Amino acid sequence: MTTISVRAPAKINLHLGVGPVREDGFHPLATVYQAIGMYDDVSVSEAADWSLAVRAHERIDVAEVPTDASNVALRAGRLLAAHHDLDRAASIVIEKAIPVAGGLAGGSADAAATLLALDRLWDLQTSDDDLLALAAELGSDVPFALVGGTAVGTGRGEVVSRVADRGRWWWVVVESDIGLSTPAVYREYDRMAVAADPAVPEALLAALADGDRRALAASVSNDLAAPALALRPDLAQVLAAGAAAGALTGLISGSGPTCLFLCEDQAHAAAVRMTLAEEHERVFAAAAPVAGAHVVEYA
Ligand SMILES: C[C@@](CO)(OP(=O)(O)O)[C@H](O)COP(=O)(O)OP(=O)(O)OC[C@H]1O[C@@H](n2ccc(N)nc2=O)[C@H](O)[C@@H]1O
Ligand SMILES: Nc1ncnc2c1ncn2[C@@H]1O[C@H](COP(=O)(O)OP(=O)(O)O)[C@@H](O)[C@H]1O
Repeated sequence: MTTISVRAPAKINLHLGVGPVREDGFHPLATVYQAIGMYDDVSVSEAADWSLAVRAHERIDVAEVPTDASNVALRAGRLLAAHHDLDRAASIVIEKAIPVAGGLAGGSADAAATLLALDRLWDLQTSDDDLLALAAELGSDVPFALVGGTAVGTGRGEVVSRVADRGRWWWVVVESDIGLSTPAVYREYDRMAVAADPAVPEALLAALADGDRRALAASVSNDLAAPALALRPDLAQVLAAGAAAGALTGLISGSGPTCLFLCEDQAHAAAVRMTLAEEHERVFAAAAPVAGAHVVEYA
């Protein structure tokens, strides 16, 4: 029996500009995604019926991940089969290291990984355009998980185009014990903010193209930070601790609650991580940008 394993990365938003809510309930975005070195692995193999198992890293509560038809990896598998008019099923195993409801798009990573893994398992040769369109049906962040690297996202976040990024960035990632619901954060944003048309700042794109850490630190921003902080005031202390530990800047990841700290280099990230680990349990250093979903094993 053939098993194919695909690895897909977590994402962060270096800029997250959010416009006024659309009629379909989604918000127009101008965002800059970056894929960071934290991954879920998805393995698929032939089976008569669909099945899903989740194995999680010890710091992740497996019970938070649905294993019924609502799991976005299963939705991805069924969508790909339907797209090709196939009456086929597969067994899917997710090895989770990306925290659940962390603002790091772990579910989207699983969906992207499943699309790619099943495309290879079934030798479907789905075009890139079709894979991206299927990914967009599954969730706004899923196309980026296929593309990886650093990219601008527009529309509701599903329209992605790569941008020049000459940096080797190091982030310290502080996870939270409890997740935050993305729709709840968007609702709080609607309540709090008078949104304008979002745009990606030129200064941020220039900082990425130049690989300039100080310039990047000065140009990151997140419109969902205020609503995330309103729902989780404790995150202000995490951001303050990162600043005190000497990070170049601190940022909430997407809709939160994960906090991110930009560092000078790997050694600086290790030092900032050590300091933050004195007070916080789940602190990691991650390099960026990294590749989108990619095959790691045929067995
Ligand atoms: C906020 C962001 C920033 O990248 O990521 P996370 O922090 O959740 O990882 C994304 O916009 C999350 O994208 P994703 O988690 O794929 O969202 P979807 O499944 O498409 O939508 C879930 C819900 O989020 C809200 N939503 C999502 C995207 C968008 N542009 N506007 C929205 O209002 C809607 O309430 C929607 O029903
Ligand atoms: N494969 C999956 N992994 C994680 N969560 C999933 C998955 N499939 C569905 N979900 C649901 O999606 C919600 C948000 O998932 P996740 O992608 O981890 O967070 P975020 O949107 O904050 O980046 C979870 O709380 C869970 O209920």
